[in-house]
Amino acid sequence: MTVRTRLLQQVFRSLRQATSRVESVSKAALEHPTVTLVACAPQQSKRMPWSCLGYGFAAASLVTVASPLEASCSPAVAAPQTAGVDLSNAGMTAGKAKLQVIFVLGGPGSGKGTQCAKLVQEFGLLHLSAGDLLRAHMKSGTPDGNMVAEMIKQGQIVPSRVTISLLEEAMLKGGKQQVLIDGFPRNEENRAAFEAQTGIEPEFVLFFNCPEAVMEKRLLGRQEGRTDDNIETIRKRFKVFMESSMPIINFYDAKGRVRKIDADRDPEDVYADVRPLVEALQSFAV
Ligand SMILES: Nc1ncnc2c1ncn2[C@@H]1O[C@H](COP(=O)(O)OP(=O)(O)OP(=O)(O)O)[C@@H](O)[C@H]1O
Ligand SMILES: Nc1ccn([C@H]2C[C@H](O)[C@@H](COP(=O)(O)O)O2)c(=O)n1
Repeated sequence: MTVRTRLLQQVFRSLRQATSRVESVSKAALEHPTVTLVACAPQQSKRMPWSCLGYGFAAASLVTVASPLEASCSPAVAAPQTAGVDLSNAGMTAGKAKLQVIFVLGGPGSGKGTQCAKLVQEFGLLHLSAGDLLRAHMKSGTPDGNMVAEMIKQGQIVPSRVTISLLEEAMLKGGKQQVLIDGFPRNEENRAAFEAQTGIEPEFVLFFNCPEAVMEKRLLGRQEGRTDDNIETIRKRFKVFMESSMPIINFYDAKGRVRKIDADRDPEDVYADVRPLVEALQSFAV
Protein backbone atom coordinates (compact mmCIF):
# COMPACT_ATOMS: atom_id res chain seq x y z
CA MET A 1 0.00 0.00 0.00
CA THR A 2 1.44 3.41 -0.92
CA VAL A 3 2.00 6.17 1.62
CA ARG A 4 -0.61 8.24 -0.23
CA THR A 5 -3.23 5.50 0.04
CA ARG A 6 -2.48 5.09 3.73
CA LEU A 7 -2.80 8.86 4.25
CA LEU A 8 -6.11 8.91 2.41
CA GLN A 9 -7.38 6.06 4.56
CA GLN A 10 -6.34 8.04 7.63
CA VAL A 11 -8.21 11.09 6.33
CA PHE A 12 -11.42 9.14 5.86
CA ARG A 13 -11.03 7.46 9.25
CA SER A 14 -10.60 10.88 10.90
CA LEU A 15 -13.62 12.25 9.07
CA ARG A 16 -15.76 9.29 10.14
CA GLN A 17 -14.65 9.65 13.77
CA ALA A 18 -15.23 13.40 13.72
CA THR A 19 -18.66 13.02 12.11
CA SER A 20 -19.84 10.59 14.73
CA ARG A 21 -18.45 12.89 17.43
CA VAL A 22 -20.45 15.83 16.07
CA GLU A 23 -23.54 13.69 15.71
CA SER A 24 -23.35 12.58 19.33
CA VAL A 25 -22.66 16.13 20.55
CA SER A 26 -25.55 17.54 18.47
CA LYS A 27 -27.88 14.79 19.67
CA ALA A 28 -26.96 15.43 23.29
CA ALA A 29 -27.46 19.17 22.85
CA LEU A 30 -30.93 18.63 21.46
CA GLU A 31 -31.89 16.04 24.04
CA HIS A 32 -30.55 17.92 27.07
CA PRO A 33 -31.23 21.60 26.53
CA THR A 34 -30.10 22.51 30.05
CA VAL A 35 -26.68 21.00 29.62
CA THR A 36 -23.53 22.70 28.50
CA LEU A 37 -21.41 20.50 26.32
CA VAL A 38 -17.68 20.83 26.18
CA ALA A 39 -16.33 19.95 22.77
CA CYS A 40 -12.69 19.65 21.90
CA ALA A 41 -10.39 18.83 19.03
CA PRO A 42 -9.58 15.14 19.17
CA GLN A 43 -5.93 14.20 19.38
CA GLN A 44 -6.10 10.69 17.95
CA SER A 45 -4.79 11.78 14.59
CA LYS A 46 -1.60 13.78 14.71
CA ARG A 47 -1.26 13.66 10.94
CA MET A 48 -4.68 14.82 9.78
CA PRO A 49 -6.33 16.70 12.60
CA TRP A 50 -7.88 19.46 10.49
CA SER A 51 -11.16 17.80 9.78
CA CYS A 52 -11.42 16.96 13.49
CA LEU A 53 -10.54 20.51 14.47
CA GLY A 54 -13.19 21.82 12.09
CA TYR A 55 -15.78 19.51 13.51
CA GLY A 56 -14.66 20.40 17.02
CA PHE A 57 -15.49 24.00 16.26
CA ALA A 58 -18.75 22.97 14.64
CA ALA A 59 -19.71 21.12 17.78
CA ALA A 60 -18.75 24.11 19.87
CA SER A 61 -21.01 26.27 17.75
CA LEU A 62 -24.01 24.27 18.87
CA VAL A 63 -23.44 24.82 22.52
CA THR A 64 -22.22 27.21 25.19
CA VAL A 65 -18.55 26.51 25.77
CA ALA A 66 -15.76 28.33 27.56
CA SER A 67 -13.35 27.55 24.74
CA PRO A 68 -13.60 24.85 22.09
CA LEU A 69 -10.01 23.81 22.57
CA GLU A 70 -9.85 24.19 26.31
CA ALA A 71 -10.68 20.67 27.37
CA SER A 72 -8.31 17.77 26.96
CA CYS A 73 -9.33 15.52 24.16
CA SER A 74 -11.29 12.82 25.80
CA PRO A 75 -14.71 12.16 24.25
CA ALA A 76 -17.07 15.12 24.39
CA VAL A 77 -18.19 15.62 27.96
CA ALA A 78 -21.72 16.52 28.98
CA ALA A 79 -21.30 18.61 32.12
CA PRO A 80 -24.58 19.36 33.93
CA GLN A 81 -25.01 23.10 34.31
CA THR A 82 -27.75 25.59 34.87
CA ALA A 83 -26.92 27.60 31.78
CA GLY A 84 -29.10 26.76 28.80
CA VAL A 85 -27.78 25.53 25.52
CA ASP A 86 -27.52 28.16 22.84
CA LEU A 87 -29.04 26.53 19.81
CA SER A 88 -29.08 29.69 17.74
CA ASN A 89 -26.26 28.32 15.64
CA ALA A 90 -27.62 24.82 15.44
CA GLY A 91 -28.13 25.13 11.71
CA MET A 92 -24.44 25.79 11.23
CA THR A 93 -22.82 22.92 9.42
CA ALA A 94 -19.41 21.50 10.17
CA GLY A 95 -18.21 22.84 6.84
CA LYS A 96 -19.12 26.42 7.74
CA ALA A 97 -17.45 26.24 11.12
CA LYS A 98 -14.13 24.93 9.85
CA LEU A 99 -10.78 26.59 10.34
CA GLN A 100 -10.64 29.89 8.53
CA VAL A 101 -7.34 30.36 6.79
CA ILE A 102 -6.12 33.48 5.00
CA PHE A 103 -3.03 33.14 2.84
CA VAL A 104 -0.90 36.29 2.93
CA LEU A 105 1.21 36.62 -0.19
CA GLY A 106 3.31 39.26 -1.90
CA GLY A 107 6.89 39.83 -2.91
CA PRO A 108 9.75 39.86 -0.39
CA GLY A 109 9.50 43.15 1.52
CA SER A 110 5.97 43.95 0.38
CA GLY A 111 4.96 44.29 4.05
CA LYS A 112 3.23 40.97 4.77
CA GLY A 113 4.67 40.59 8.27
CA THR A 114 4.02 44.24 9.14
CA GLN A 115 0.34 44.01 8.18
CA CYS A 116 -0.12 40.63 9.86
CA ALA A 117 1.19 42.10 13.13
CA LYS A 118 -1.48 44.80 12.95
CA LEU A 119 -4.21 42.23 12.29
CA VAL A 120 -3.07 40.13 15.22
CA GLN A 121 -3.13 43.16 17.48
CA GLU A 122 -6.64 44.13 16.47
CA PHE A 123 -8.34 40.78 15.87
CA GLY A 124 -6.23 38.27 17.78
CA LEU A 125 -5.94 35.77 14.97
CA LEU A 126 -3.10 33.28 14.82
CA HIS A 127 -0.23 34.50 12.63
CA LEU A 128 2.05 31.87 11.17
CA SER A 129 4.93 33.10 9.06
CA ALA A 130 6.37 30.22 7.04
CA GLY A 131 9.66 32.10 6.82
CA ASP A 132 9.84 32.60 10.61
CA LEU A 133 9.05 28.92 11.23
CA LEU A 134 11.74 27.88 8.78
CA ARG A 135 14.28 30.29 10.31
CA ALA A 136 13.56 28.84 13.75
CA HIS A 137 13.96 25.33 12.30
CA MET A 138 17.35 26.33 10.86
CA LYS A 139 18.63 26.58 14.40
CA SER A 140 17.74 22.97 15.23
CA GLY A 141 21.09 21.76 13.87
CA THR A 142 19.37 18.75 12.27
CA PRO A 143 20.13 17.74 8.66
CA ASP A 144 16.78 19.26 7.65
CA GLY A 145 17.59 22.43 9.58
CA ASN A 146 20.94 22.73 7.78
CA MET A 147 19.28 22.17 4.42
CA VAL A 148 16.75 24.93 5.22
CA ALA A 149 19.57 27.32 6.19
CA GLU A 150 21.34 26.76 2.90
CA MET A 151 18.18 27.08 0.81
CA ILE A 152 17.13 30.32 2.51
CA LYS A 153 20.61 31.77 1.94
CA GLN A 154 20.20 30.93 -1.74
CA GLY A 155 16.66 32.39 -1.89
CA GLN A 156 15.23 28.99 -2.80
CA ILE A 157 11.94 27.44 -1.71
CA VAL A 158 12.19 24.70 0.87
CA PRO A 159 10.37 21.39 0.12
CA SER A 160 6.75 21.33 1.30
CA ARG A 161 7.38 18.27 3.44
CA VAL A 162 9.35 20.44 5.90
CA THR A 163 7.27 23.62 5.72
CA ILE A 164 3.88 21.92 6.00
CA SER A 165 4.82 19.88 9.04
CA LEU A 166 6.02 23.07 10.75
CA LEU A 167 2.76 24.81 9.84
CA GLU A 168 0.65 21.87 11.00
CA GLU A 169 2.41 21.74 14.34
CA ALA A 170 2.05 25.50 14.84
CA MET A 171 -1.64 25.46 13.89
CA LEU A 172 -2.32 22.74 16.40
CA LYS A 173 -0.37 24.50 19.10
CA GLY A 174 -2.01 27.85 18.29
CA GLY A 175 -5.50 26.37 18.66
CA LYS A 176 -7.30 29.27 16.99
CA GLN A 177 -10.05 29.17 14.44
CA GLN A 178 -8.75 32.01 12.30
CA VAL A 179 -5.25 31.75 10.95
CA LEU A 180 -3.08 34.02 8.84
CA ILE A 181 -0.57 31.97 6.89
CA ASP A 182 2.09 34.41 5.77
CA GLY A 183 4.47 33.56 2.93
CA PHE A 184 2.83 30.30 2.01
CA PRO A 185 2.09 28.71 -0.45
CA ARG A 186 5.13 29.93 -2.36
CA ASN A 187 4.90 27.58 -5.34
CA GLU A 188 2.68 24.94 -6.89
CA GLU A 189 4.33 22.17 -4.87
CA ASN A 190 3.48 24.05 -1.62
CA ARG A 191 -0.09 24.70 -2.72
CA ALA A 192 -0.95 21.23 -3.95
CA ALA A 193 0.70 19.44 -1.03
CA PHE A 194 -1.01 21.65 1.57
CA GLU A 195 -4.40 21.16 0.00
CA ALA A 196 -3.92 17.40 -0.34
CA GLN A 197 -2.59 17.00 3.18
CA THR A 198 -4.93 19.28 5.10
CA GLY A 199 -7.97 19.68 2.86
CA ILE A 200 -7.90 23.37 3.75
CA GLU A 201 -8.86 25.96 1.17
CA PRO A 202 -8.18 29.61 2.06
CA GLU A 203 -11.11 31.94 2.72
CA PHE A 204 -9.18 34.40 0.59
CA VAL A 205 -5.67 35.43 -0.35
CA LEU A 206 -4.35 38.81 0.71
CA PHE A 207 -1.96 39.89 -2.01
CA PHE A 208 0.34 42.80 -1.27
CA ASN A 209 1.31 44.29 -4.58
CA CYS A 210 4.46 46.40 -4.52
CA PRO A 211 7.08 47.50 -7.08
CA GLU A 212 10.41 45.68 -6.85
CA ALA A 213 12.38 48.89 -6.40
CA VAL A 214 10.34 49.75 -3.31
CA MET A 215 10.66 46.24 -1.87
CA GLU A 216 14.41 46.22 -2.53
CA LYS A 217 14.86 49.49 -0.64
CA ARG A 218 12.81 48.18 2.29
CA LEU A 219 14.70 44.89 2.49
CA LEU A 220 18.09 46.59 2.37
CA GLY A 221 16.91 48.84 5.19
CA ARG A 222 15.60 45.99 7.32
CA GLN A 223 18.06 45.40 10.14
CA GLU A 224 17.11 41.95 11.39
CA GLY A 225 20.34 40.15 10.56
CA ARG A 226 18.67 37.86 8.02
CA THR A 227 21.06 35.88 5.83
CA ASP A 228 18.88 36.60 2.78
CA ASP A 229 18.60 40.39 3.09
CA ASN A 230 21.58 41.10 0.84
CA ILE A 231 21.32 42.37 -2.72
CA GLU A 232 22.43 39.11 -4.35
CA THR A 233 19.85 36.95 -2.53
CA ILE A 234 17.15 39.63 -2.78
CA ARG A 235 17.41 39.55 -6.58
CA LYS A 236 17.12 35.75 -6.54
CA ARG A 237 14.07 35.98 -4.26
CA PHE A 238 12.40 38.45 -6.65
CA LYS A 239 13.00 36.02 -9.53
CA VAL A 240 11.59 33.09 -7.54
CA PHE A 241 8.59 35.22 -6.57
CA MET A 242 7.79 36.12 -10.17
CA GLU A 243 8.38 32.62 -11.53
CA SER A 244 6.94 30.43 -8.77
CA SER A 245 4.71 32.50 -6.47
CA MET A 246 2.87 34.74 -8.95
CA PRO A 247 1.31 31.66 -10.63
CA ILE A 248 -0.19 30.72 -7.25
CA ILE A 249 -1.69 34.19 -6.88
CA ASN A 250 -3.05 33.87 -10.43
CA PHE A 251 -4.46 30.44 -9.57
CA TYR A 252 -6.48 31.86 -6.67
CA ASP A 253 -7.37 34.97 -8.65
CA ALA A 254 -9.04 32.78 -11.25
CA LYS A 255 -11.17 31.39 -8.39
CA GLY A 256 -12.11 34.92 -7.28
CA ARG A 257 -10.23 34.54 -4.01
CA VAL A 258 -7.56 37.23 -4.30
CA ARG A 259 -7.85 40.55 -2.49
CA LYS A 260 -5.21 42.74 -4.07
CA ILE A 261 -3.82 45.54 -1.93
CA ASP A 262 -1.63 48.41 -3.06
CA ALA A 263 1.29 47.96 -0.67
CA ASP A 264 3.31 50.94 -1.89
CA ARG A 265 1.85 53.29 0.69
CA ASP A 266 2.30 54.12 4.35
CA PRO A 267 1.63 51.10 6.57
CA GLU A 268 -1.46 52.78 8.05
CA ASP A 269 -2.95 53.44 4.63
CA VAL A 270 -2.32 49.85 3.59
CA TYR A 271 -3.95 48.64 6.79
CA ALA A 272 -7.03 50.77 6.14
CA ASP A 273 -7.69 48.54 3.13
CA VAL A 274 -6.74 45.30 4.86
CA ARG A 275 -8.72 45.51 8.08
CA PRO A 276 -12.28 45.53 6.63
CA LEU A 277 -11.51 42.30 4.77
CA VAL A 278 -10.59 40.52 7.97
CA GLU A 279 -13.26 42.27 10.01
CA ALA A 280 -15.89 40.87 7.63
CA LEU A 281 -14.61 37.37 8.32
CA GLN A 282 -14.95 37.85 12.07
CA SER A 283 -18.71 37.72 11.86
CA PHE A 284 -18.47 34.16 10.55
CA ALA A 285 -16.26 32.97 13.40
CA VAL A 286 -17.83 30.61 15.90
N1 LIG B 1 4.08 50.15 3.99
C1 LIG B 1 5.37 50.22 4.31
N2 LIG B 1 6.07 51.33 4.05
C2 LIG B 1 7.38 51.40 4.37
N3 LIG B 1 8.10 50.42 4.96
C3 LIG B 1 7.43 49.29 5.24
C4 LIG B 1 6.05 49.13 4.94
N4 LIG B 1 5.66 47.90 5.32
C5 LIG B 1 6.75 47.31 5.84
N5 LIG B 1 7.81 48.13 5.81
C6 LIG B 1 9.19 47.84 6.23
O1 LIG B 1 9.76 47.05 5.19
C7 LIG B 1 10.51 45.97 5.70
C8 LIG B 1 9.89 44.66 5.22
O2 LIG B 1 8.60 44.54 5.78
P1 LIG B 1 8.00 43.14 6.19
O3 LIG B 1 9.02 42.39 6.98
O4 LIG B 1 6.68 43.38 6.79
O5 LIG B 1 7.84 42.50 4.73
P2 LIG B 1 7.55 41.00 4.31
O6 LIG B 1 6.71 41.06 3.10
O7 LIG B 1 7.03 40.24 5.46
O8 LIG B 1 9.01 40.51 3.95
P3 LIG B 1 9.60 39.04 3.79
O9 LIG B 1 8.78 38.33 2.79
O10 LIG B 1 10.99 39.28 3.30
O11 LIG B 1 9.57 38.42 5.15
C9 LIG B 1 10.48 46.10 7.22
O12 LIG B 1 11.66 46.77 7.62
C10 LIG B 1 9.24 46.98 7.48
O13 LIG B 1 9.39 47.77 8.64
N1 LIG C 1 6.66 28.71 1.95
C1 LIG C 1 7.93 29.13 2.14
C2 LIG C 1 8.20 30.32 2.79
C3 LIG C 1 9.51 30.72 2.94
N2 LIG C 1 10.49 29.94 2.47
C4 LIG C 1 11.90 30.34 2.63
C5 LIG C 1 12.40 30.95 1.33
C6 LIG C 1 12.25 32.41 1.56
O1 LIG C 1 13.12 33.16 0.75
C7 LIG C 1 12.61 32.47 3.04
C8 LIG C 1 12.14 33.70 3.73
O2 LIG C 1 10.72 33.75 3.72
P1 LIG C 1 9.97 35.12 4.11
O3 LIG C 1 10.31 35.41 5.53
O4 LIG C 1 10.48 36.14 3.16
O5 LIG C 1 8.50 34.86 3.92
O6 LIG C 1 12.05 31.30 3.62
C9 LIG C 1 10.20 28.76 1.83
O7 LIG C 1 11.11 28.06 1.39
N3 LIG C 1 8.92 28.36 1.69
